[in-house]
Amino acid sequence: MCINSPNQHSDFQTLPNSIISRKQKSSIYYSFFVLMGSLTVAIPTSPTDKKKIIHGDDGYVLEDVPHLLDYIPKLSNYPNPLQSNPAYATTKQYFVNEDDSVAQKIVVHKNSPRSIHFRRAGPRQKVYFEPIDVNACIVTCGGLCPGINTVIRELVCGLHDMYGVPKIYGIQGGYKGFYSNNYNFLEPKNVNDIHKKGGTILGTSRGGQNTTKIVDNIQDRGINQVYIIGGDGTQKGASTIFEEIQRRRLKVSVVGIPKTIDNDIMVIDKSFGFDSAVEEALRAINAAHVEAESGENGIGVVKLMGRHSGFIAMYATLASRDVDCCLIPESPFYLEGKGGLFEFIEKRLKSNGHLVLVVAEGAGQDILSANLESAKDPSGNKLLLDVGIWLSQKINDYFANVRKMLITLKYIDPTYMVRAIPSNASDNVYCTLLAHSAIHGAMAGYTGFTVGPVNGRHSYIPFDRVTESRNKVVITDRMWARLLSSTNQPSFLEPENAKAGDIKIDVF
Ligand SMILES: Nc1ncnc2c1ncn2[C@@H]1O[C@H](COP(=O)(O)OP(=O)(O)OP(=O)(O)O)[C@@H](O)[C@H]1O
Ligand SMILES: O=P(O)(O)OC[C@H]1O[C@](O)(CO)[C@@H](O)[C@@H]1O
Ligand SMILES: [Mg+2]
Repeated sequence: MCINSPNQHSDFQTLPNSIISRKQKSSIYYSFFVLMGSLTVAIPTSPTDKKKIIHGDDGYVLEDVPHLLDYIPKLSNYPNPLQSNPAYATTKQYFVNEDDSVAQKIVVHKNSPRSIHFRRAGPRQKVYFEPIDVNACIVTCGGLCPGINTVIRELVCGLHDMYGVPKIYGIQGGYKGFYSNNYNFLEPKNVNDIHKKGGTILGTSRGGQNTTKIVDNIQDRGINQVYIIGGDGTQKGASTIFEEIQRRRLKVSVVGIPKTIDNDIMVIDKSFGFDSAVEEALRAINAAHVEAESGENGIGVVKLMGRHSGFIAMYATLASRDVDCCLIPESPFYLEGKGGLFEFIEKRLKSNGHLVLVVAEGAGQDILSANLESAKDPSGNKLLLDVGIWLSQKINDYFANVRKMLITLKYIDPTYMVRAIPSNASDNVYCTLLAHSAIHGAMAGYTGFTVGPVNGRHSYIPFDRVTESRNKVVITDRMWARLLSSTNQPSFLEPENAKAGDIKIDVF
């Protein structure tokens, strides 16, 4: 198969002139045309068609990421300095093959069509930046997550030690730091120990994303590599920054590094810090279990993060085995009547004497905030009402007033504790790989991408792929079925006998 990627830039020089000039003229928007009979490359034609698709033989499709050459055709390249780096020089095949790509779906059927592929991350033989000319900057946005400092550390040390980049700046306080704060100079010696601390040494914020002012600042300061660590909102912001940079035809690589405690970013296997957060959540669940076991009709309620996606709650429940019921935003529930939560709690108290309930912060918001106008945070995210307090109150009221039954309920809210800790060992290694993959991509001239593992292989993923929707727990998948079988909780999917007004079923 001939996979003639636009990233094998020398191949473009062998194409007929007419094709080269078409590519160069339409450098910002993409159009389809066929190369060498076996390969179709999609390059930009309109602002709404941003995809860069490469078709190969046998249904092969690569959803590629932009490259600086797409809009700056005459760029010099240089041998990758890793070739003479003592640590890497002896490694056989340290550089990835230009054609390497990663399939999005690895479970296939005999006759199913092939899935799309993403460009494999890793160092290339050629780079499009002289290390001495690189002016890199790092910014962190959105909520905290275990491992942000590790990513910052590895970006600084990786740029410095692998590529010899001398100028790396930290933007203070999120996106608005580009135009409202000074840049901090970062070097390996001042980030050496930061991976042992939670939070972000750069500070973070929500809101304040003014693309024009950010790009003006990037341009004025001569920044040419921008590393942006943040969640779904941040990646959308990174995408608009990239578009503006591309419109101005600046030689600046924009790289997104996905950070989300909620694990709500699409395509990637799992977000960094997630495992650390689940481990910390288990400590709260253990405490709730101890309290519940010791009280009369003891109930432990634990609220965990998860605005739209209940992954932390689901994995903590599965890991603990002490949880009797897990409520997540993706699975609507109701309180009263047959098949409702109260009935289940009473049965479990009668059979076991105690019960542990885990609730993700976004669960039940439809019941809580019905008819209420929701406030928003500075980024435009809906502010949630406290489902943990509400649920605890409802349970207490029901057993005291309706069932006249004594219960002992303890409510534990460890939400910020699970995200403020340093990352664990495996997350640290994951953060290191993410940072290195990001650096290799930027040095190789790629831009406008998010980096992350797809089926275990680090890949370069176009921004729109990770921002077009949210990763959510699929309650018709086997993982949720495993959870239901471990807790034996109701599925809350048969609401016909429940009290009217307490039910809202979403269609998935
Ligand atoms: N659609 C958007 N376009 C441009 N910028 C955005 C967009 N959505 C959010 N941002 C900006 O991205 C930054 C972070 O967004 P947000 O507060 O939603 O956190 P996040 O990156 O999604 O992280 P978290 O995992 O904590 O939700 C903010 O500065 C916000 O203004
Ligand atoms: O209080 P903050 O910092 O806005 O963060 C709260 C939100 O951040 C997240 O951790 C990530 O989006 C959510 O789970 C949570 O609702
Ligand atoms: Mg978000």
